[in-house]
Amino acid sequence: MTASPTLVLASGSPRRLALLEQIGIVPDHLAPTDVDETPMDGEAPNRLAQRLAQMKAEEALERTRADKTIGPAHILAADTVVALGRRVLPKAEGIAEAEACLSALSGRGHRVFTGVCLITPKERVRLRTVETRVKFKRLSRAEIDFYLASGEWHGKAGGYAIQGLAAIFVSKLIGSYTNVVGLPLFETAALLTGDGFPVAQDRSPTAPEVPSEDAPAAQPNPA
Ligand SMILES: Cc1cn([C@H]2C[C@H](O)[C@@H](COP(=O)(O)OP(=O)(O)OP(=O)(O)O)O2)c(=O)[nH]c1=O
Repeated sequence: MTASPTLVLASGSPRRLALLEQIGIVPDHLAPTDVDETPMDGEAPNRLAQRLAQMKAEEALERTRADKTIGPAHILAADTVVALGRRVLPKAEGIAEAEACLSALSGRGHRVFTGVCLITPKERVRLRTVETRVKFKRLSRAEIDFYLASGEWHGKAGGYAIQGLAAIFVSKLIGSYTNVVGLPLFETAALLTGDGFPVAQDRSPTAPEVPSEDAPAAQPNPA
């Protein structure tokens, strides 16, 4: 009987955890990171998303190596960037920043890139960057004020969250929806299965025959 592989999610984002849970994956450990997300001069948005995803995974790898209780693990990290042309919009931390993002996005198309990095138990680095095109309707002053009052923009790339109220601003989306929320599930599943990590299969060696819908959700441990 082979042991169930270990998964470390290098993220403090509740969205990423929820997206993984949506496809039946509960990480064994959470390792939120604290990398400098400032773009380099002239860095293209897709390159930025990929570089930051890799930095997050590598920081979590260092921590995992230092934690003798974990052992070799799959380490998964992601970074989401909202871009207007080559311009990277900030992760809105204040209301003025959020307002500037919404005004810039109003009536225009933009691109959302999520870089995904998987470091395998043999410490091989696998990367994918996924692009989604999103178009916003033209926003009225009242719509912007309504959205700012919701606070949903806080900590979100480009100052909006498509999974909440901002859904009513999206007139068109081409590509992966889950990529915009923070983790493209199709591509993430492909990365994991490509390295032998079971997706859409039971991971536990002695699983109950019939999973109960009432069973409490498993909780990952902080790494
Ligand atoms: C555009 C958009 C972004 N976001 C979120 C996803 C990310 O959490 C965030 C972008 O910031 P990230 O730096 O990608 O992630 P994070 O700092 O929240 O989490 P961590 O680095 O610990 O994994 O914006 C949404 O939730 N919905 C959206 O529609």
